[in-house]
Order: sequence, then C-alpha cells, then structure tokens
Amino acid sequence: MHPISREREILYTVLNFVPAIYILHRKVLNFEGAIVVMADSSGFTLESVRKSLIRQEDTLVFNLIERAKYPIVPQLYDDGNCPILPGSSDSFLESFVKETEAVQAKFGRYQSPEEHPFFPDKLPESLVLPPRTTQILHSAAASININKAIWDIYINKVLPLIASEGRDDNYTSIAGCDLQCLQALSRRIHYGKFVAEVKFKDAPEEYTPAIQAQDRDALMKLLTFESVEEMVKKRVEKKARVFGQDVTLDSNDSQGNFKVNPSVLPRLYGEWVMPLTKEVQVEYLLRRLD
Ligand SMILES: C=C(O[C@@H]1C=C(C(=O)O)C=C[C@H]1O)C(=O)O
Repeated sequence: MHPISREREILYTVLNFVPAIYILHRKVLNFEGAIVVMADSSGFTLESVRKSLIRQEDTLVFNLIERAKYPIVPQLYDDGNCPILPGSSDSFLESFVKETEAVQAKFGRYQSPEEHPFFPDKLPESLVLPPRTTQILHSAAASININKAIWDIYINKVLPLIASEGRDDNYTSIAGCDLQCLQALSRRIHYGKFVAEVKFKDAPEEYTPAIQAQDRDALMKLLTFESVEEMVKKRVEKKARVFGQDVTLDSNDSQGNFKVNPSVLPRLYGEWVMPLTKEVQVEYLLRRLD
C-alpha cells in the first residue's frame, strides 16, 4: 500500500464531507424545494404571463399531435395488468412516470416553481444547486398541486378524443408521449399561480376584500376575462389546423386531413384547461394573504 501524503489525506477528508456540506447549505439557506422563484421579476407583467401561456399552447398542440400517432393500448393504463411489467401493482404508465420523475427530480426539475410532480411522495433530493433567482410567488403556492385531477382528465377524457383503442408494442414510446402531454398540461394549468399573482399585484384593492372573505365566487368573477378565453379557443383550433396539416409540395396541402381533429382543441381548453387554470388561480389567491 502506498502511504498517502498529508495533502491527499486532507483532500479526501474534505471530499467525504461534500455531500454533508451541500445538504447543510440547502437547509441553512432554506433552499429546500426551491419553491417560488424566477430569474428576474422586472419583466413580470400580465402581458408576459399571457405570452408564456400562448407559447405553451404550441407545446401542448405539438405534444398531442405526437401522441395521436399511437393507439390507446389498454395494457399501459390498467393497474397491475401489464404483460411486460410483471410483479408491479402500478400501471405501466404510472411506473414509467414515477421513475422518470425520480430522475428529473435529481436533476432539479422540481426546483422550478413552474413544475409539479405527479407522484410527489418519496422523490429523491436534487443533486443540482438551486438556481439563483428572485422570488415571485407567495410561499403558499408550493402547497397547490392538482395533478391528480389532470391525470384523470388526460387519461379518461383527452386521450379518447385524439386516439382510439388498438395494439402497439411500442409501450415506452407511447408512455413517453403521454408523459410529454401530461407535463405540458400540468405546466400550463399550474401557471395559473403566476397569472393570479400578477393580477393581484395589478389590483390588490380589488382582490383583497374577496380574499379576506375567502369568497371563491367573487375571486372567480374578478379573474375571468371571457373575451380572452374566446380568443384562446379560436387560436388553439387554428394551431391544430396549421401544425397538424399534411405538408406536401402540392399547392393545396392537407385536404382536410389533420393529425388531431382541430375541434378537439377548443373543447380541451374550454372544458378542462382554462377551468382548471382558473381553479389554480382561485386556490392561490385564497392563500395570497396568509
Ligand atoms: C389566464 C387568464 O385568466 C383567465 C384564464 C384564462 C386561461 O386559462 O387561458 C383566460 C382568461 C381568463 O379568464 C388570463 O386572464 O389571461
């Protein structure tokens, strides 16, 4: 055995303590969970928030188009009934999402206040240092996660609108598409926290009495803009037409063939995405003065 030098010994001792120093640093500075932060609050306006929601429409429409390539394969969604996942009481998709979230948690995904896990229990600690950002949201934002409802709606209502039952052995590719859709829906709907914060900041005198009275209906009325919602529905239908057409070198593309029926999009937004976004807004506002 080579005798190790005094310098090396010191170095090894320090390295041994690195994980402990890191954890201590996170606890002391209260970075645990890194809930409510953003790069810079100066550009945080209702306009910038709406711009983000518009860009997120593109993501969601593209992800639905990708998912529509595949059928609905029941073995992916039935608990404990997956022929290639013996011994698991979860469905293939649940297992896939849990394991993927664990990896992404380690790489800091849930340090972002825009991201919410579907299976928050027992997620591993992040290995990544939290970003150095400014706090935008009230700390109560961290307690709002409606992914259970989003999961149920996606599997039971949305999927049947864009695909039908069939056989396909590409389980992992299909589950990957499902995860993309679920994450895009979750990000869009929970973005309601930012919408609510900017609306509150713009008019605290209007929102405060309704918050103090814990009046959900009054809050819902204050934050709803029907004309904006109508525009959103028209725009997402158009996006499904434009993004989902068959592109050829002929002059008249598509001929009415779309990868996702464009009428699904206004329905998705009108029945689920916007109502849930508003639900998140109300939940956030109810806690805004805690
Ligand atoms: C997001 C907003 O708040 C509400 C929710 C909307 C949505 O989810 O797209 C649209 C209009 C509002 O009724 C907004 O005002 O932009």
